[in-house]
Amino acid sequence: MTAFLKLLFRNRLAAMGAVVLAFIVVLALLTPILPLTDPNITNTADRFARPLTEGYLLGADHLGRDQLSRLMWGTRTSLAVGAVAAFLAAFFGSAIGIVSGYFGGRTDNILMRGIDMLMAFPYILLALAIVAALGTGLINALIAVAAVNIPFFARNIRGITVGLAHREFVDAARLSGKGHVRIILSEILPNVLPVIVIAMSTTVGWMILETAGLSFLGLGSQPPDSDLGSMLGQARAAFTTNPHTSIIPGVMIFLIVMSVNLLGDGVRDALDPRLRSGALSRPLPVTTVFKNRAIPAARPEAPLLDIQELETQFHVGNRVYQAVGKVSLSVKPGECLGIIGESGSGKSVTALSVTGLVASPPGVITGGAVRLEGKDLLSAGYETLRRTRGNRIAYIFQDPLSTLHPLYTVGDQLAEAIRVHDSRVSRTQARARALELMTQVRIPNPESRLSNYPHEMSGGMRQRVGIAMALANAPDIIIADEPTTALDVTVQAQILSLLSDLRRERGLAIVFITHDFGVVAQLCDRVAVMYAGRIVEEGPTRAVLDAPAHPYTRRLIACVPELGGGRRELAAIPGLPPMVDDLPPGCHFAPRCHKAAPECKVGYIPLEGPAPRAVRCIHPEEKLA
Ligand SMILES: Nc1ncnc2c1ncn2[C@@H]1O[C@H](COP(=O)(O)OP(=O)(O)OP(=O)(O)O)[C@@H](O)[C@H]1O
Repeated sequence: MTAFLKLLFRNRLAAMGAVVLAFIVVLALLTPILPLTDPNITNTADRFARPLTEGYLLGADHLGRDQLSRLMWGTRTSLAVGAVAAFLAAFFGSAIGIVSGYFGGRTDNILMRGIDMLMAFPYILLALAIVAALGTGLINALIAVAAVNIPFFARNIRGITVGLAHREFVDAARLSGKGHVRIILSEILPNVLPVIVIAMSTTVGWMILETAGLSFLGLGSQPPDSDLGSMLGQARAAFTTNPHTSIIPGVMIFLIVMSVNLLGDGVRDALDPRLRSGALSRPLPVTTVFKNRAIPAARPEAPLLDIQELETQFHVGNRVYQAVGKVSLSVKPGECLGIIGESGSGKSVTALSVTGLVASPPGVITGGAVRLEGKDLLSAGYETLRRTRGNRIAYIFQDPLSTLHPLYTVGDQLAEAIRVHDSRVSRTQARARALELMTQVRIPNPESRLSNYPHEMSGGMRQRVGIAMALANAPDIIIADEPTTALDVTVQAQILSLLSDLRRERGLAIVFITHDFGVVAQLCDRVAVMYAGRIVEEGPTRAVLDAPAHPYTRRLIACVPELGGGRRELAAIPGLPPMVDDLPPGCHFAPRCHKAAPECKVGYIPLEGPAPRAVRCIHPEEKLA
């Protein structure tokens, strides 16, 4: 709750809205005990008394009634009606939306066509028709306003429920024997509740305005009672001669609606974790790079890809997440470098930083250099990076279903990947090349598969399309981020051998990110082990696997079950990796390490050792000769 309030009040406009609204609500609540005159006592001698005249702080209306008192009572009524109408609309609209989206089929059809019919009328006409049918009066105006807003909630909530109704956790609840009502209450409702609250907070303002509109037309509150709308309506005739009678309720309506809307927007932003972290804000085309960062000098031998002391952070509010801390890696043509480490160790962020693909905000590259054949990509402009992405450095991601566009055929997507980097290639040529690529990645019946949509292919096939797309422009380097994690072992083996062949045939350099030591052993020449954003050990694959020097590497290897190795206890690593916004000094692994000594927990421990091996440890498991 405190975190929510902190976030809410960081938004200055929302804070302003909250203060103004709180002030108005407190005044409205205190109205019955404030020393105000009766709002309905008329005094024709004081008709249209000006504000600040004796006994009338805000003047009097056309019947000589005290404007201040009427304003306070009217505000109280308008606020109550707006809030109740919003609650009713949210309750009935959300119930219709949930039932419709959850059951689907005929239920959905009947309910939604009913909602469509409601939406087909201009809302004010519909409200007028409802009031005409029920009779004038504040309660009937409230019912009319709530009714015309039901479709807004029903449509919104139905859309979200449709997306949830077939998710695995709902299926799991069904399998566990829960009935529909329990599933709706325990699985669906908690997921849609934040959206209902957000929609309500942004619609209360409309409801107040709409009720005021009906009262203004004489259909809402009836004399002698009044709300802000009826005060405005009664003052209409005297607008030019005695404007204060209209301006005062008008300003109050403006203040209430503005403050409710500003607060509603703030609540929405603070409740949505994606908005909070910046994940929904539109990322820049290139990760922000600190201009005054430390840029290490280029190495004389200039490998194909040279990452030097790369530092990438996420700036979320006041917190700084150090996802990648001074990582240095290099790859030669035709070489395969494996990056291995626990989940969250910074492997993907390192890979995405290479071509500025880390979402910014909140990502920022704060240090280091990434050189492709000696030229620093981090200092390059957007055009250079755009030409490099997919053309010289290509990516294969873990889940091709989320990286392939669901509405285009794979053939079109492959052709697009080719033509985006070379507009001279005609459509027919691009299609022929797409066919060639599909054959190369060994997709059966490549010709007919070209016109498949991603959902029509199996996971392994989609992954091959991902590889074909990465190969489309004959890149020099492929960065493969756990491309085989979601695949079964036979498909995994096929894909690994495919990558291996491509490496041999084309001299392709591969950076292979994985959790799997088996994959590393099969494919990689060298391996770098990452922990909490740093490389803790690196060296030729065989040497590292045979004699791991860092206690973390050793324990990571010990976690891997061995086929045919007999029954043995799998040694899980105790504890959890540290939070990257609160990294311990010294060795980040020390709190989980059985060899940790006091000197491991202070200062900076360098990555060192006789090339090509290196380890970041004061007490390594193996002395590197
Ligand atoms: N938008 C973000 N805001 C804050 N922290 C983030 C964000 N994106 C990533 N991180 C943090 O950066 C760190 C590195 O994440 P990264 O995705 O590189 O891990 P990984 O090693 O690739 O993990 P996995 O194997 O699960 O893919 C993690 O601690 C993660 O929580």
